[in-house]
Amino acid sequence: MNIALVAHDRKKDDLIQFALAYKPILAKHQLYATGTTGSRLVEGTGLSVHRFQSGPLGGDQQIGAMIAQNEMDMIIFFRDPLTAQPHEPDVTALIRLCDVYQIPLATNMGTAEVLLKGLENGLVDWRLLSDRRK
Ligand SMILES: O=C(CO)COP(=O)(O)O
Repeated sequence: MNIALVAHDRKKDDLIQFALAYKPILAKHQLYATGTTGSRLVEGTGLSVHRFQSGPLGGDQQIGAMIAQNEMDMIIFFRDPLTAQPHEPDVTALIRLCDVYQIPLATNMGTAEVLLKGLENGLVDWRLLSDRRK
């Protein structure tokens, strides 16, 4: 599965802790991230992560493009609900595309745990059906 991991600045430490805790599951999948999140993940967990542009420079949109091409299977996006983001429209667009294409999306750690446990138990295998993926 292709999984995107994204965190706003004040949530990045949480995402690193989360990724360390779930490293055995995450390591079995292809991981993608926005730029700064990706750098932090690589140095903090040792996971292999494909890095896009930083979020404010278009990284959220690059992940959205993968969703639109049916190439992204899950998004874990630790948003900061208490800080205004200069690229809020991009964040909204990414979340919107998850809803357009029925892509599992977690915007906080509680939901992210449920998603990864579900992933491990085959609950996201429908994504691998041939008409769902290129
Ligand atoms: O802003 C972000 C998502 O909207 C995250 O971008 P960075 O990972 O580059 O900090």
